[in-house]
Amino acid sequence: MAATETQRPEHTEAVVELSSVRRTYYLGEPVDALDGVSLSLPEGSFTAVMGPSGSGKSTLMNMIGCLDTPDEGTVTVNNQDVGSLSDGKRARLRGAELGFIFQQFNLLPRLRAAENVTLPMVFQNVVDEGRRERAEDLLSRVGLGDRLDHTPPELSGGQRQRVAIARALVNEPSLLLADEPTGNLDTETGSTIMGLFEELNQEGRTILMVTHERHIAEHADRIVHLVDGQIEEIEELGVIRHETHREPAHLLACHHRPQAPLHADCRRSHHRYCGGHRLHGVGRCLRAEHHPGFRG
Ligand SMILES: Nc1ncnc2c1ncn2[C@@H]1O[C@H](COP(=O)(O)OP(=O)(O)OP(=O)(O)O)[C@@H](O)[C@H]1O
Repeated sequence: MAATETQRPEHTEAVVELSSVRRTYYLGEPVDALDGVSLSLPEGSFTAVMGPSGSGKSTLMNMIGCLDTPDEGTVTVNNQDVGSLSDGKRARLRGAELGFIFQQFNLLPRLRAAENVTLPMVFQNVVDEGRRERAEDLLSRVGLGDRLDHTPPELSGGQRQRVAIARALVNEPSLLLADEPTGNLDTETGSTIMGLFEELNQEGRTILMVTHERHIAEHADRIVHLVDGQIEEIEELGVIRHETHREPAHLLACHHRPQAPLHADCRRSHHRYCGGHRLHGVGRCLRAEHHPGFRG
């Protein structure tokens, strides 16, 4: 029996909704790659998907990424029923609302970083004027302001993934879809990239990420565990993020000094960060300097 999703705050808009989605492949014995999956991705959420090989992760990503349609059930992206759209409209929805980040980066090797970033704007027919500035802004945003004219072979793996992230952001998508974004990176570079994902999520961006690595998945708010095409469990990681979860400041005070007033930075930014420093668990701030007098 597939687990149903836990209750989310009512007035959080869902960017994506899957309702009883089934996708069956008929190659020899029929295989239900997705077997009655219902899942909602609320605006501003950061969801990781884990599961053994063959559990349906790629099929789920393809479904949410508007590259495939369900045999049964519905998928809506920004309230548009993906299954009822023509191929052209689906492609336009994909280009406008979704930003993709891949394990292999998928950059064009002969194009400079800035040109790679502007490519989705070209496909969306955005006029030339302002494209370069937008690419420069985004590349600066991901820490590559000094690598605008480098081609992918002239960049490190982590830098290539940053270019890919900038490219994914260029059309201001409603959802970032990342498929094993750290799979080709060493542990340290992978952590840096996850730090960037957290920052983007803190800014309010909705992220869905497939990963095989537990420590990478733990950067999300919750982990969807897929087994045999079904959601076995949705593991909430206890990160407070939505305005709707806002509680009186004293309840969110530093874990180590529950009675202490909260640092001003802890009271904003969806309560997820204490001034740039990530809150651990339910509103725990481990940054001692934000809580004078605290001895850890
Ligand atoms: N195009 C296809 N034709 C036939 N069967 C398919 C097709 N794509 C996927 N499947 C089957 O659907 C099931 C789910 O596959 P999927 O690729 O979604 O799993 P996954 O969790 O992404 O696996 P992995 O971690 O190995 O990439 C598998 O049994 C797979 O063999």
